[in-house]
Amino acid sequence: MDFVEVRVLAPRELADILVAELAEVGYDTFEDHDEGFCAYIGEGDFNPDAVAEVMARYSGIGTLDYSHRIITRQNWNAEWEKNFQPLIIADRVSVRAPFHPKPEPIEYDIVIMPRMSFGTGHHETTALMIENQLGVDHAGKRVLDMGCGTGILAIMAAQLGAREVLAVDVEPWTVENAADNAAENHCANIECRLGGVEVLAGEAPFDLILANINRNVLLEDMYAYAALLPTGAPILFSGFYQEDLALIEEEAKKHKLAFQSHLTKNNWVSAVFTKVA
Ligand SMILES: C[S@@+](CC[C@H](N)C(=O)[O-])C[C@H]1O[C@@H](n2cnc3c(N)ncnc32)[C@H](O)[C@@H]1O
Repeated sequence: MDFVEVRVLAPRELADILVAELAEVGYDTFEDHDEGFCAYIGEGDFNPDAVAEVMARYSGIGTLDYSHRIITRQNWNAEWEKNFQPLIIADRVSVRAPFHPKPEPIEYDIVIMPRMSFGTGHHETTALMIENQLGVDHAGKRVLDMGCGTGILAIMAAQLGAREVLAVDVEPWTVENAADNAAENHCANIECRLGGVEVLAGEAPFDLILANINRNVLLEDMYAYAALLPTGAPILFSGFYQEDLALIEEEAKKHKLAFQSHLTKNNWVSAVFTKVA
C-alpha cells in the first residue's frame, strides 16, 4: 500500500489543533517538523476535500499552508529509518530501532520498526502511557492493548511481566507491524489481531486494559472495554486533550470506571481509571 503525506506549515498552537482535527478525519500518524507537522494516511483513504475543509476552517489564524505527496511503502521505510531517533522515557525505558546501538544498561529496551504505524514513543500520548504503565503492576496479568499501533505498549506490558497480551488495531498494516515488532522483541506472548471493538466478543476478562486511541473512539467503545474488566482492575486511556478529560470521566462513570490519576504533556493526557463494584 502507498501512503499520502500531508505536509502542514503552521505555528505550534495551531498545529496541535490541526492534528486533532485531522485525527477526526482518519489520520493517525503524525510527525513534527521545524515549521509544523506531517500527517499520513493510506492512499485509498485520502480525501483532498476533507483536508481542504479542515484547513479552510483555520485559514485566518496565523500562517497556514499545506501540500501533499504520495509516498510508496518502500520509500516510507527509507524515510523513517533516516529520521527515527532513539529516545529514553522516564529515565527507565529505551525505545530504538534495530539498527541503533544498544543503550547503556537500562531497565527496559524496546526495539521498534515503526513503518507506517503510530507509536515510536515520540508522541506525547505514547510516552505518557508508558510512564503510567511503569506505575501499574503487570506481573502475571492478562493485558489488552486496544489501538496497538506499532505494538509498543503491548511490548512494554510484556517486558513488565504480563502473562499474555492481546494487541488489537483496525489498520491491517499496523497489525502486521505490531506482530513484527513483537517478534523482534522476543515477545511470544503477544497476539496481534485485526479489528475494532467487535473482535473482543467472547473474550475472557483482562486484568489490565491499555487504550491510546482518540477521544471519539474511547467515548464510543468504552462500554465494551469496561465490560471486560473485573472489579479493581485498571484501564489506562490516552489520545485526547486535557479539555476532553471531563468528558472521558463522565463516560467512564457510566461504566463504573473510577478516575485515579492523570499525566499530561503539551496538553495531551494519559489517565488511569479502575473498575469499581
Ligand atoms: C494514537 S495511536 C496509538 C498507537 C500505540 N498504541 C501508541 O500508544 O503509540 C491509535 C491507534 O489506534 C488505532 N485505532 C483507531 N481506531 C480504532 C478502533 N476503533 N479500535 C482499535 N484501534 C483503533 C489506529 O489505527 C492507531 O494505530
